[in-house]
Amino acid sequence: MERWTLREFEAAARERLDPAHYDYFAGGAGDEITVRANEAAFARLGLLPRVLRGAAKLQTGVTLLGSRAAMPVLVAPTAFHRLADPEGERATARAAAAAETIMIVSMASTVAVGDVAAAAPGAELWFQLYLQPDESFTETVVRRAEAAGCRALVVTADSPVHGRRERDLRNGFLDLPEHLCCENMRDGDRVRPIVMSPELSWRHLDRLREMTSLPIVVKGVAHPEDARIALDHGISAIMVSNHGGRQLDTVPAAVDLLPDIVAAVGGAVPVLLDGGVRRGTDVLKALALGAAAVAVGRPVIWGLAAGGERGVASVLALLRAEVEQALTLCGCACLADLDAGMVRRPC
Ligand SMILES: Cc1cc2nc3c(=O)[nH]c(=O)nc-3n(C[C@H](O)[C@H](O)[C@H](O)COP(=O)(O)O)c2cc1C
Ligand SMILES: CC(C)CC(=O)C(=O)O
Repeated sequence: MERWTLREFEAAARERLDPAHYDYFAGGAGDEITVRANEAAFARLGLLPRVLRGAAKLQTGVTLLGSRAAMPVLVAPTAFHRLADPEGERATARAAAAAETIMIVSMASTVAVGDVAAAAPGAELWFQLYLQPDESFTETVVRRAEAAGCRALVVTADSPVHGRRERDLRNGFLDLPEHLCCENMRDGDRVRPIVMSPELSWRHLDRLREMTSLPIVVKGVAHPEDARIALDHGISAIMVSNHGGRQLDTVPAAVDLLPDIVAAVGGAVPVLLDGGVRRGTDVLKALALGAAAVAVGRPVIWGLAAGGERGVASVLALLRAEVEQALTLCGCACLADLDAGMVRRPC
């Protein structure tokens, strides 16, 4: 069946997935106020198109930290892809490579990052990291990501503890089924749990900076002051994110956080955003407000569950086609033609 919108992919995924797994992917923390806000905030913003600008030749490519993407839509790091498809992250990476975009491999992937890279030659991979209180194990994981050819590390900073995911509590979904595990966490003949620790601080990030020459992106920045502090710690990019509403509930929508963070960063490093991006027009709004690119989390999972590698490829192709069409309708030839004056905030 042909699917015309991301919503149709979600409906197909929901039909195929174990209901507890669907809830894990779809759900968020607490009352899921932030989950809903992320999408609703995009819907509330309007786009003001420009006309008759002779913008014939479209250009949607971006270069981020030395990695090239054919469109400003990246694959956000999401855990447990083998719950959605037996090929899991291998399938996602192949589809990202075919779409010529960057996949941020989760530390909680169910295929080891080296195997993901091997399955998708030519894929541009970044690696998402939860800094571990045991820094020698953090280093082990960093070396795995480097050896796999990942071109940046994305440190998730919004998770000093796990969010309160009430769907998971109700469903008793607390761990992966026995045949799956977080493959990057192997340590000899055991698999370590991913530790979330409130003790982590910028000092840990400084030590990561000394550990690797890869560019470091801080993911999960919501407060402009933290964006400023990140710059003092030699960060290469900032990712505005509320973790898709899965950590602290009632954090404002990601796109509503964006302008203040862009202002705080003042162009020093690229600002990325994820949370609630479901349409090409959402991508344009984020870029017009100063994001260098966006990332999508759940839409990729819906594609994977609905149709494996082909499903993810279709989701990414759909987003690219929507970006191109919306850009043309906005009278823009390239992403740099977008500016904040083209976004109408609600009165
Ligand atoms: C099922 C699921 C698993 C996730 N796993 C991770 C993860 O392992 N690491 C991480 O930094 N963020 C994780 N995230 C958050 C995403 O990277 C991203 O911030 C969020 O999904 C963006 O919102 P969206 O789903 O509305 O696009 C996860 C999100 C979902 C939905
Ligand atoms: C394994 C989890 C920590 C992955 C995650 O970040 C999430 O489910 O949002």
